Amino acid sequence: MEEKTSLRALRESASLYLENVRKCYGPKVILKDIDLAVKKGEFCSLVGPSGCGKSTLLRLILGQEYVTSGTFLIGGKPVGPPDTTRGIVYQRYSLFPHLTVLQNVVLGLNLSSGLIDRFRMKKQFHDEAMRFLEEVELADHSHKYPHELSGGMQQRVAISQALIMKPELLLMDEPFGALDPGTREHMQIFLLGMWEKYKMTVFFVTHDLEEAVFLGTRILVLSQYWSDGKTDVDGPGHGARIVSDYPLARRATSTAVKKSADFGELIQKIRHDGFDPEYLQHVTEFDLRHPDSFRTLDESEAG
Ligand SMILES: Nc1ncnc2c1ncn2[C@@H]1O[C@H](COP(=O)(O)OP(=O)(O)OP(=O)(O)O)[C@@H](O)[C@H]1O
Repeated sequence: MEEKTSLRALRESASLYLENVRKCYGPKVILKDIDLAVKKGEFCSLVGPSGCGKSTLLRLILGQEYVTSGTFLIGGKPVGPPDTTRGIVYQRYSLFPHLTVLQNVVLGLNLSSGLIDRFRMKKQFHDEAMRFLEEVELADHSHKYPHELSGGMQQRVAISQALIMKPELLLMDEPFGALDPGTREHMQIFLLGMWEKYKMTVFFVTHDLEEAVFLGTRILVLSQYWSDGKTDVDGPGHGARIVSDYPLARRATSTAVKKSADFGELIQKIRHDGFDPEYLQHVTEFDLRHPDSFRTLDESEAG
């Protein structure tokens, strides 16, 4: 009885609640047995091998696609089509190339209001967008077009564009994947600052395990490689599920934590949990330039 009540409370209060979710494209099972409750304000990093279904899960959360079966609630309600409660930032193409930085940031406010309000609130919307641009140190670039900005600057605009709508959930699909390592670390610290200030729930997809552990208060490993011996009714390798779920108590304030032993150990564990065991036989060390954040031995080394 008590269990039922707490489950109901969890369903209603969770920012995201998925129970026994399955997603198929025709006969192809992409996601299966997904059970997940994410509390408001959590920062979830989602990692997993290429093609396991991370972006598919993000599209489900965004409401661009629907689950094939199972329960999927956002803020206690069945997930609906995309709306302003969910913002998204992609690796590229989050910005409209023909709009200036300012127009890109103000766009959501304009689109979500009627014609009269848009006219009446013009100055207020402009000031609000400029306030965000000041916060991300881009006020001086408000008149520029996206192609005139560096990759890191473009992503700061994209984050402002999403945050100005005050989303409860910020979804991020490899947002820093195209940036050089220095800019990437800078953006990681920047994002943590924004998350602490705006207190939204973040769902962050990355191939970079180090980035996932550095940013997340929780690490979810999605994988089609199961190690618990459970029988897969769809046959081996059909459909990914969450194979590990690590809550992280500590909060990093500096990237120096990436060099600590605990940090390295957790990354090893995640790698072991979620990635192809055959591939892993040949893995010796990380190389963050590799899309899956680890390096395989070449033939001469493997011999
Ligand atoms: N619309 C679709 N129709 C059929 N199959 C699809 C569709 N969209 C995605 N898939 C398949 O679903 C699987 C998961 O794709 P998804 O892009 O979600 O994986 P991912 O983990 O985000 O990959 P990556 O890490 O490479 O970005 C892939 O096998 C992909 O080919």
